[in-house]
Amino acid sequence: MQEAGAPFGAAPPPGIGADGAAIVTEGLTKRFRGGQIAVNTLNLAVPRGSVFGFLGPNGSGKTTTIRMLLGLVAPTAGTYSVLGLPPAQALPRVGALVEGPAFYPYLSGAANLLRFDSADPTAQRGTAKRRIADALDRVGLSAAAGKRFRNYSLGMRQRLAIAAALLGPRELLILDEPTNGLDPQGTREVRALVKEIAADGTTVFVSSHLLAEVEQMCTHAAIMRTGELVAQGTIASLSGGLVTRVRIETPDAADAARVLGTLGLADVRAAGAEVTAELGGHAPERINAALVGEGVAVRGLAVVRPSLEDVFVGLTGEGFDVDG
Ligand SMILES: Nc1ncnc2c1ncn2[C@@H]1O[C@H](COP(=O)(O)OP(=O)(O)OP(=O)(O)O)[C@@H](O)[C@H]1O
Repeated sequence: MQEAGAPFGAAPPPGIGADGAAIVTEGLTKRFRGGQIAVNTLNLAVPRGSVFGFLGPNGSGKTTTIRMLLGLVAPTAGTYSVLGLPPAQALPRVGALVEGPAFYPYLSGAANLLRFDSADPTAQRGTAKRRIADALDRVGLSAAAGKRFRNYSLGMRQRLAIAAALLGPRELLILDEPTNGLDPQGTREVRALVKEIAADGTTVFVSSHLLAEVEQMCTHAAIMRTGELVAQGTIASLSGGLVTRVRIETPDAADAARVLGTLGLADVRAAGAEVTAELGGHAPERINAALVGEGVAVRGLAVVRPSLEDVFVGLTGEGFDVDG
């Protein structure tokens, strides 16, 4: 049996039924008029309580999937449930940021949220002030609530957009590329906010084309490529299938390779002033001690853990043609 959370492509992971999942899709497919398949038989299982990174290069079908989940685009085929319910029933408990809401530059953050809330026919008018104060507090904008939107930094603007998605009690927050277009400071603010929201118990489903971002921010990920799911699981399990290596920088490469072989490390490779091998169960400090004990001049020793990028390249044979 496959371990829960292990990478897989075609079937939902064992142990995540509709009850334990924030989102389940089965065979979800979108073919646009003109024949283009944007999303192809997608089987996704997003565990409750996760920060789930929906990762893929531009054009891989992330936005189309999110739009289907939110009922904005009708699937061509397939089924899905949200919070264990048919999507229409679940949507009031889901906050979403797909294309950022258009805010008025001359209004304050709080006044913008009030306008936004007034446009929601399901929102209760009587509780608007409290809900807005709560949402501003949750995204750390209470002190700037009265400040005009046009004076907000990029990060504050995006945090306000996330506040707009949090105006009701939400069990699931869906964010489409929330750090796109932000400066480094804004990106840091939004990543920290996503973690805080998740720590409060809200499941966060966040799309990104940045591998490093998903690795830093998420507990789980699904990797998309040209409309197809390549892998999904916990971040650890996704990269756990690949081998951690040790890399030694030394002018004595031949001696170092011999010592690593004697210690029992597998797949020892020497190239120039660098020697690498599979780490296996060996302790790096013991490797270092053995090398030094044998008179090898160790200039550097690093444990190289596989990244999501390695997973992507391993699964598809292609580079992930974007950078952070
Ligand atoms: N309304 C549409 N009509 C036809 N094709 C579309 C439509 N919307 C998206 N597509 C196509 O479907 C594919 C997937 O697009 P989608 O926007 O879902 O990808 P994405 O991963 O979100 O990328 P990005 O980050 O660039 O938005 C792309 O090839 C896109 O050109």
